[in-house]
Amino acid sequence: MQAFEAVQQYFNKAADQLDMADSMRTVLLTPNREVRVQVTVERDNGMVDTFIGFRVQHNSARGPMKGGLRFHHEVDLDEVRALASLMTWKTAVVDIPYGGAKGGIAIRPREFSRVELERVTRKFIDAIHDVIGPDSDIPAPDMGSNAEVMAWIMNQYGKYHGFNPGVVTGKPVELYGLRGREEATGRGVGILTLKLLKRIGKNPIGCTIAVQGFGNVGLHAAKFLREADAKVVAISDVSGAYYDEAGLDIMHAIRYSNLHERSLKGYEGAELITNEELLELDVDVLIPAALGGVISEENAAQVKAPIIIEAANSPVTPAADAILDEKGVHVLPDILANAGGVTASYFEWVQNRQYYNWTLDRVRGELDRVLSQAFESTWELASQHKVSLRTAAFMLGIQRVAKAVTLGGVT
Ligand SMILES: NC(=O)C1=CN([C@@H]2O[C@H](COP(=O)(O)OP(=O)(O)OC[C@H]3O[C@@H](n4cnc5c(N)ncnc54)[C@H](OP(=O)(O)O)[C@@H]3O)[C@@H](O)[C@H]2O)C=CC1
Ligand SMILES: O=C(O)CCC(=O)C(=O)O
Repeated sequence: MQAFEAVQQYFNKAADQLDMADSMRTVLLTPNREVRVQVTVERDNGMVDTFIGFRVQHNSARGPMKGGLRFHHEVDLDEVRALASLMTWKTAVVDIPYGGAKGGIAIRPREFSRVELERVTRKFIDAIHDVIGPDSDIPAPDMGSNAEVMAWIMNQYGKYHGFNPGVVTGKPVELYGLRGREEATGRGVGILTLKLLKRIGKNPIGCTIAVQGFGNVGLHAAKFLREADAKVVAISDVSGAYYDEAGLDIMHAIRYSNLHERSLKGYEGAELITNEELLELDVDVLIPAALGGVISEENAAQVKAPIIIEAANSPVTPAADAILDEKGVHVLPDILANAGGVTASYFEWVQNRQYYNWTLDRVRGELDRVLSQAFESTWELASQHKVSLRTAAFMLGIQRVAKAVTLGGVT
C-alpha cells in the first residue's frame, strides 16, 4: 500500500466516527499545492548529478504550513504527500497555529560531502524560495537533514527575500535556533511514553525498551527514558541493532556514535542483532524511530511489546495496526508521539518573531504542558468513543482542521 493511501485509511476511520460529510473529507485530504523540482549540482569530482526535490503544502486552514525536509533515497511524491498530511493533523492535535507541509530530496546524504550537501540544499531553495516563507510555509529538519542544513536554508532564502530567521526552524542555537529543539522530538517521545505507562498503571522504573533508529529522535528518546530509570535494552541504526538484556549504557553509545560520524557501526558494548529482530524483542515498550512501514502485516503478529510509541512517522501500516489492535497492543500514534519536534519548532518561530530567546527550562516546561494537554485530550476521546489512541488523535486533529475550514469559508 502506498503511504498516502495508508494515511487516508486512518483519516477515514476517524472521519466515520465524526460522521464527517464526503465533501469535507475531500477538502481535508486534497493537498493545497505540490511542487516537484529538479536539483542539479556539481559533485566534488566535477561530475554533474541531478536529483528530484519535493515540497507538498497540504493544508493552511489553521495557519502557515509547517513540516520537515527529508533527505533520503526513497523520497517520492507519494511519501511526501503522506507526511505533509500527517503534519496537518499533528499541528492540530497539539493545537499550535499551523497547517501542514513536508519536503524531501531523493538523495543518500551519507554519500555526500558537507560541501555537496550545502550545494544541494541551496539549489533546492533556489527552486522553492517563492513558495516558502515565515507566514506561508516553514521547513524544519527531518530524516537525513539537520541544524546546519536549516542554517543554509535561512541564508539562501535571505538572498532572495531579506534576512528572516522565522522562515525555517531547527536552526543551530548560535544562529537563531531554540535551546532544546534538537532534543525536543525524542524528549517528547519520552514524556509521552511516561504518560502512557502511568495511565495503564505500569511503573517506568526498570521497564524494558527497544528503540529502532539512533538519530536525532531515537537517541534523545533513549537518553530521556534511561534518565527516567527505564532499561533501554536495544538501539539500532542501518548498521544493525545492539542488544543487552541487562540494559545499555546509553551515554556510552552516544559518545561512540559521536566519535564515529553518528554511526553505531562496530559498537562493542552489546550483542549485534538485526533490525528485524529488534522489532520482535520481548520488551515492555517498542519505539520505532527510523523509517515508515517497518511494522507490517508480515511481522505484526510476531511483535511482542504491549506498547508501541510511534516516534517515526508511519512506522505501522494499517494492516499491522488492525493486528496489533486485535492483540490489545497500545499504539501511541505518530501525530501525537513525535509532535514534540514541531511544538518546539513553534517556540523557535515565536522566539524568532520576537527576537527574544527562551531559556531551556522554559522550553522544556512549555513542551511538557502542550504535550500533556494533547495526550489527555486524546486519551479522553479514546475512552469516550471506545476507539484506539490513533483514531482518537485523528478525530481530535481533523475536527479542529474541519472547524477552521468551516469558519474561514471555502469560497
Ligand atoms: N527530526 C525531527 O524533529 C522529527 C523526526 N520525525 C521522524 O522520526 C524519524 C527519525 O528521524 P530523525 O531521527 O530526525 O532522523 P535522523 O536522520 O537523525 O536519524 C535516522 C536514524 O534512523 C536510522 N535508520 C535509517 N534507516 C534505517 C533502517 N533501514 N533501519 C534501521 N535504522 C535506520 C539511521 O541510521 P544511519 O544514521 O546509520 O543511517 C539513524 O540512526 C523519521 O521517521 C522522522 O520523520 C518526526 C518528528 C520530528
Ligand atoms: O519541526 C517541524 O516543523 C516539523 C517536524 C516534522 O517534520 C515532523 O513532525 O514530522
